[in-house]
Formats: sequence, structure tokens, C-alpha cells
Amino acid sequence: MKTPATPAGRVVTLTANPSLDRTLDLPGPLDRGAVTRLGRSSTEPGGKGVNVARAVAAAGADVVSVLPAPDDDPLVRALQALGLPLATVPIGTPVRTNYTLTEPDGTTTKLNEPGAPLDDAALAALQAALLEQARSARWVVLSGSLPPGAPRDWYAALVRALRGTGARIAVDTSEAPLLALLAAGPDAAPDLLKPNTEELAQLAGLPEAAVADDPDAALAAVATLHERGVAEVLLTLGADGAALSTADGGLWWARPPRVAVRSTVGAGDCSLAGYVLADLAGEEPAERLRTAVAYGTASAALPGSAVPAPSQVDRAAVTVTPGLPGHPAPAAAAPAAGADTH
Ligand SMILES: O=P(O)(O)OC[C@@]1(O)O[C@H](CO)[C@@H](O)[C@@H]1O
Repeated sequence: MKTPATPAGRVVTLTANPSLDRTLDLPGPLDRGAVTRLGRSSTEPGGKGVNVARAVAAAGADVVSVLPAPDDDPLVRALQALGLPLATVPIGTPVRTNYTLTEPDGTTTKLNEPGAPLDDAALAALQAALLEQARSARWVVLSGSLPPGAPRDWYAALVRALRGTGARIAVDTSEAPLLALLAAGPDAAPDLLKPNTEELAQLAGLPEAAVADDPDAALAAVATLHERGVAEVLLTLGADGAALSTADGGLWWARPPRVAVRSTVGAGDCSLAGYVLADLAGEEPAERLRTAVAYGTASAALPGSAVPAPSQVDRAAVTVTPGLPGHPAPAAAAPAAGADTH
């Protein structure tokens, strides 16, 4: 496995619903109804696109994070302190706070607020800021839930508007915005979609276990995404790593090493960042997948929403094989390395 070249090209991320991520470390299993004395707690800038941007920036690549927030919001100040290039659209409502409860065995519980509502003017300003930044981009990453006020098919409208820029488009979302995106037709299909098994099941109209436990069902659901115009599907599989399926028939599975999981929050975002970084470095699909899983694994070993530096990412420890040989069911109970439940 050769050392990847330096990533070349600009990445733009959109986080329409950013967050401050407040992580509460529980001393034991969550005791519902009781008073718990907390150990460490911390607050980090978050939101899926923000996490992708932070990981891309940590790798030294050119990135800008587009998001709505008041100019003096703690999220903006935290990202400025990290030196992350920002294109913010000012709004009047503070950024939401999302809560993460982590238990000593790695179990992670997320409590996400709905987010600051965006009116039509804010949505138009956000789209304009995105298109302006995307003009010089190799990749545009649209990530996370949509805030109150955004139409559920907004990502579809953005993909259509972005097509003229020539940038490759990745989308990572769930529930209604995901369903609306895939229902919108091939002209709204992103180049890359990053579902986890829960999101793939939402798309297939099946319970999660039906695709998580049955590779044939998962592959059938992925095939329908290609039929709807999605070129590449990066399917994150939690403890089992990830699979990459390409519209020209390529299929690989990457298995992570086992590591002690601190927090799975942001592991999927870091996987997506790794994939994009490898693409910017000119890597072939199987190596893009390897890098994605290495980044997701490194993220899961870090606390809260922390993103890994390249020195913490071990690509050589990830095994990539064609197809889905001996595909085991993802661990249902205990989260493990690379787990992507959030
Ligand atoms: O509510 P959404 O937008 O679906 O997800 C938001 C969020 O859970 O995603 C990130 C982890 O992927 C966190 O930084 C953030 O709190």
C-alpha cells in the first residue's frame, strides 16, 4: 500500500443545521430516573458538515464550511479559534445544542435539538453562499438534517443548482430529506451518497435489521440507488467497517481493526472526509474506501466529536476485499470500532 499523494483541490461543506455538541461522560450505565454525578463533560463545534470540514482541514486540505449562525455565536467563535475557514449566513437564532451521553462501555446516546429555523431569505442566502464557494470546489458535501423552515426536498434543489459548478457532490442525510432527495429524479442524484444501514433501510422501506443482517437485501437496496442515478454508495456498517458500491459494478468491503471505542459521534463524518481526501489524492475506489474506514475508526477511538489528525489514521490496519465475502451482521448490541450510529 503506497503512501497517498497530497490532497489537491477545494472541499466545500454545507451544514444547514449546525450544532454545539455537548458530551456528558457517564460514570456507569445510564440510570434513568436517578441523579447522576457526571465525570468529564465538554462542548465542541459540531454538525455533520462541520465535522467533515474539520477532518479535511486537519489533513491540510483546502476547505470552507458554509453554515447559518449569528456572527457572535459560540459555534462561530469556536470554529474561528480552530482556524477553520467559514462562510456564514447571519441569522437571529442561536445555534442548537446537541447532547451526547457516553457510557464506559462505549454506548453512545444522542439527543439532538431541532435547530434554528431558517426563513426563505436565510435559505436563499445560504444557497447563494454555497454556490459562490462551490465555483472553485472539487467536492461539495451536503450533510446532516435540515432545520425547521427548510423544505424537505431542499437537498434535491441544491444538487440541481450545483450541477453547473462541475464539483462532485456528496450527500449524507437521513429520514425525510433523504427520501425526498432520492425521489426527486436522476438530475438531483448526488455523485456520492453515504448512508448507514439505518438510512439504507429507510430508503428501502424495511426495518434496519432486514438490511443490516442480510447482505443480499443491502445490495438490492444499494442497486436501487444506482438505478436512481447515484454513482457511488459508501455504506457504513458500524463495527463491520464499510462497503463501497460503484454504478459500474465495483463492490468492495473494508474491515476495520478492533479499537477501544470512546465515542461514535462523528465517525461517519470522518469516514466521508477520508473518502473525499483520498479522492483528492487521486486514489482508486478501493483505496478511497480503505481511507474512509481508517478515518472512521480513528474517530471512534477519540472522545466526543473529536476528529483525527492524519497521524492518528492507520490505513494499513484496514483490510479491503472485493465483494462482501463472509459478510457478518453488524454488532447489534455493543458499538465497536467505526460504529456509525449517529
Ligand atoms: O441532527 P443531525 O443534523 O442529523 O446530526 C447532527 C449531529 O448528531 O451529527 C454529528 C455527528 O455525525 C454531530 O456533530 C451532530 O450533533
